Amino acid sequence: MRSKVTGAQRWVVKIGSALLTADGKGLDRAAMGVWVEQMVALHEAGVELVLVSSGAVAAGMSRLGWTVRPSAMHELQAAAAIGQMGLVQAWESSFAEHGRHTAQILLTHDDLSDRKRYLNARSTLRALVELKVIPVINENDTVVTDEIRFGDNDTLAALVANLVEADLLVILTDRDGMFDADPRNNPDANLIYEARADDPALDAVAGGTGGALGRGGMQTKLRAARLAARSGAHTIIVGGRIERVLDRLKAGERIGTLLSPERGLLAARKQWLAGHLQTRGTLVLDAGAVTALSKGNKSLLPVGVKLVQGSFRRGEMVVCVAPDGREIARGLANYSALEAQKIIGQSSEAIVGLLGYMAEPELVHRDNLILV
Ligand SMILES: Nc1ncnc2c1ncn2[C@@H]1O[C@H](COP(=O)(O)OP(=O)(O)O)[C@@H](O)[C@H]1O
Ligand SMILES: N[C@@H](CCC(=O)OP(=O)(O)O)C(=O)O
Repeated sequence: MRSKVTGAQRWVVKIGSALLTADGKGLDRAAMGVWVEQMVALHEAGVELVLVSSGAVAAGMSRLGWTVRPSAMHELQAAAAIGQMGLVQAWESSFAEHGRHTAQILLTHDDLSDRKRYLNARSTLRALVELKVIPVINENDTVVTDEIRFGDNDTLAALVANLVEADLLVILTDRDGMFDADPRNNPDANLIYEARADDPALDAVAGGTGGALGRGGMQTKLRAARLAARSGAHTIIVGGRIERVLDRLKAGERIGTLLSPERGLLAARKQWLAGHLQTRGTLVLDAGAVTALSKGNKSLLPVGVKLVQGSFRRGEMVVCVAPDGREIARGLANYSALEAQKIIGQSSEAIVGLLGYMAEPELVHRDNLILV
């Protein structure tokens, strides 16, 4: 039983080109339908889902009748632009059969290293997840060259897992998981069931690049698992053609390769928070709140805040200072600056009356607080 998998609340599911296109013969709509059914079941069970789908180049190639992946960048980009239409159309119609809406998001790695774009992408994705819509993400291949050349959506999926603070990254691929040698050339290779993502021994086994359609191979999947581990996510690399693969993962069955982060979700998440977000405002605490945070490891309640400065939205990072201006902690605000202004000094029970709704009783939850 894999409790880290069965208990995961937020999943990023990444599906590679080789799988989606039935090895180059256009989009495999039947297979897509089967994954969609399972994703809908996960959704119904309360799992929050983000889908990262490759396959634009491969789908475009098949629409154009090309059998060999082009090497010219502009041809690859054109194929991706053509194929992306069919790709999102296929996901949309398949999810719609189950009454689920989808949303297209095209991202580049650069978008996620630019602070402002990172925050925008994050809040859009959060809003979509809250609306119970399934975001379907791919690279924005028109404006990048390196990513499309290396065909590496594994890294993108890991960055997305960081972005949405996923508990689990599921990489569906054309093999049953990561083997101790490339199964293409080693028929006796054994499946690795569990490992730590940072285990250096994995570098040797993940050698080799991918197939004719996808390009990344196991190396990029291992790198993705290490990247996802930075924000505390577990990664599963598993065969997308395994019958009812997602259902079985959810049920805790030991299929695929589980790569675990070196630290727990909370510790990793806090480090991630500390390093990656700009602060947008300041909360001036009263003496009682300072003690509750720094000595009691408590959440910050609105009642302990005297003043709100700056302009921040829900989910953005704020600095918490003592009455004398000394920084005590940083954390993600559950309310915007405007909302916070209305609820400070009040008990959490008063929030509904003051705002008309309550997101959370805390202004900053302790899981999202880093003490300085
Ligand atoms: N140790 C390994 N275990 C499993 N597969 C491996 C390994 N090393 C290399 N590979 C190759 O990686 C391929 C999957 O990568 P890729 O073609 O990029 O797939 P995707 O399109 O799903 O991202 C497999 O078909 C396999 O041949
Ligand atoms: N973004 C492009 C390339 C992505 C790609 O090849 O990734 P993958 O198959 O996951 O290794 C596409 O959708 O075709």
